[in-house]
Formats: sequence, structure tokens, C-alpha cells
Amino acid sequence: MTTCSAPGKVYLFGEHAVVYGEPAVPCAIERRARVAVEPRADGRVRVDAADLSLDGFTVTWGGDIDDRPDVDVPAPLLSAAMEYIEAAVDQARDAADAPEAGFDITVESAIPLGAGLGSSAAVVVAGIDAATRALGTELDPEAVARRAYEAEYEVQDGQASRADTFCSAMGGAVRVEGDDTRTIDAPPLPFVVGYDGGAGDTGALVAGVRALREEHDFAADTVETVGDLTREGERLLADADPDREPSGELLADLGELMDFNHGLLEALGVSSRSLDAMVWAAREAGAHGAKLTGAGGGGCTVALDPSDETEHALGYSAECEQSFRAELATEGVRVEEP
Ligand SMILES: Nc1ncnc2c1ncn2[C@@H]1O[C@H](COP(=O)(O)OP(=O)(O)O)[C@@H](O)[C@H]1O
Ligand SMILES: C[C@@](O)(CCOP(=O)(O)O)CC(=O)O
Ligand SMILES: [Mg+2]
Repeated sequence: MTTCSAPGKVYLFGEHAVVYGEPAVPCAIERRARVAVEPRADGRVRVDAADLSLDGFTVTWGGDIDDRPDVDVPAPLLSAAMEYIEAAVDQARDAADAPEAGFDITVESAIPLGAGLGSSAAVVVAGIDAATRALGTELDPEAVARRAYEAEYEVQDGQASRADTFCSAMGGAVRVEGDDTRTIDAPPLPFVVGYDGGAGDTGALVAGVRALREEHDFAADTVETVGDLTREGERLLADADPDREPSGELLADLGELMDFNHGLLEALGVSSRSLDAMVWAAREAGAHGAKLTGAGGGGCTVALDPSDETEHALGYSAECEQSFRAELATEGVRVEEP
């Protein structure tokens, strides 16, 4: 049995705009997906993914499509849910030059699904690393990131950036601009996440921004402005001491940019009533800044607050189902004891 884990992430700045070549700064957080893999001789793939919202199920596939569901859920829903794992399996088979390899796979994740914390990237990154290792091939984290991007790109019909997968594979804070991916230094930022219990459809939200951008020059300008504020945020991080708690001034400056970023995402149509409500609850509680994170539509917000006020205020807010502090995860994908 080979087990790997990979972290989820929050976007400090730049989601959506990153799809069009603007820079983004995602930060890995200490919430992980764990994928355990055991090769099987018969070439089949059996997946046990109890966190999926289809009420916990086990699926086997590999040969005839009719073999697939051993659960009572509609086939399109099932294949939509399994697409990321399927793409990770394909990448691992390709990397290990073992096109017929079969696996028993167990996925356990502490990252809410479809909520903007990069559950898909974490599952794909951990899945590729575990499955290739199970076949005796070791990829470095950069190679895992590249393959995980290919997998997400395929599942999301070409609408994916390298940001989520690179961040999950490498850990820490990263900056991604087109094909240029690097890790950057960042101080331990006091992230507080609010989760409305819902989810957004990443593909549909990205397609919506694309359509707006093609229709209106001002929407294209909005996307570019997200890039501008991200570059300003990067300069703030570059000037900060990564080994010290961030100063109040730095948090205030970063927070101002996060607030601006949320406003532009709202203008691009990817926020929601509950995300806006959580952003305001955080600001009113004294957070330095707050924004939605990830694709939007529902799911999570991220705020900066070194005190407990934001976490408590979100906890009492009707729109928020769960609030928690998220530590920066310095480690990306890693092997775990089974
Ligand atoms: N624990 C899990 N087990 C199996 N698949 C998962 C798990 N978590 C996420 N996924 C896959 O990732 C998809 C959600 O990804 P996405 O819509 O990009 O949202 P996000 O990456 O923001 O969480 C799920 O529909 C599922 O296919
Ligand atoms: C909207 C986008 O910028 C981020 C999506 O993040 P998530 O899957 O919602 O965690 C898309 C992408 O970069 O692939
Ligand atoms: Mg995703």
C-alpha cells in the first residue's frame, strides 16, 4: 500500500484572472487529501471515496462500462464525480509506462468539495504521486504538478490554470503566470476560512468569465486589473520577512488588496449572496481583508485576522456553516505512513 497526501489551498490573489495569463498567488493550507493505492493484477480500478457527496460509495471500473456502478446513482453524476481520479490514474499509467495497470484506491479528504479550496487538485496530485510510486516510479513534485495540471485541464475541458495543482504539489505560497510557476517566500499569514456548506461549478464559472471578457472590453480590463493588484501584492510579500509574524501594516496592505480583489470577482459574476455575506461578516469583525477563494459561486471565503474575532463572527453568521483557521502548509505532496 502506498499512501500520499497533498494540501488544499486558498487564493490570496488572482483566481480566474490566472486562466487568462495574469499572475496569481495561491497558498497551500493544512487541510489534506490522502490517497492510498494498491496495485491490482487484473487491470481494474476500484475506488473507495467516502467523502464524495454521493453519500459514500465504492466504485469499480476497468473493463466494460456496464461493470461500473456498484452504487445506485445516475451514471452521469457518477462519472462526473470520478473524472479527476480517472484522469490521475491515466497520468500514473503513462508516467510508469504501465498502460494496463490496475489499482485499489482509497481517497480520504479534509478539504470540502467544490468549495474553492482545491480539493480536485489535492486529490489528483496525491493520486498521481501514490499511483506512480505504487508502480515503482518516483516523480519529483514538479513532475507531479505538471501531470496533475494535464489531468485537471482534461477534466475541465481546457479551462484550468497551473495554479491549484502547482500549489498543492509544492506547498507554501506560489506564484503562477501562464506556464511560469515558482514558489515564493511568505510570512505565516493568519488565514481564516468561512465555508457556506455549498459548492460552485468550476467549469461553468470559468466559462462565464470567459464569455463576459469576450463580450465587454471593461470585463477584459477587470481581469487585467486583478493581475495588477496581484503584482502589487507580490511586491508586499517580497519585502516582508518570511520568518517573522507579519506586521499589522503588512496585513492591512494585503487586506486592502484582498477586498479590492473580491470586488472585482463580484463584478465578474462569480460571487454569491452567501460569499458576500461571509466577506462582510469578516470585515465587520475586524479582519484586515476578505475575499472569496477559488472558482466562487458558493463555498469558501478567506480573511486575514490574527485574532479570534473573525472565526467567531463567522461561526455566528447565518450564511456560514463552518469557520476555521487555516495554517500555511509548508509541505506539498508527501508520502504518508499507511
Ligand atoms: N474526497 C474526494 N474523493 C474523490 N473525489 C474528490 C474528492 N474531493 C474532490 N474530488 C473531486 O474534485 C471535484 C471538485 O473539484 P472542483 O469542482 O474543482 O472544486 P474544488 O477544487 O474547489 O474543491 C469533485 O467533484 C470530485 O470529482
Ligand atoms: C477559477 C480558477 O482560477 C481556480 C479554481 O479553483 P478551485 O477549483 O475552485 O479550487 C480556475 C483555475 O485556475 O484553474
Ligand atoms: Mg478544483
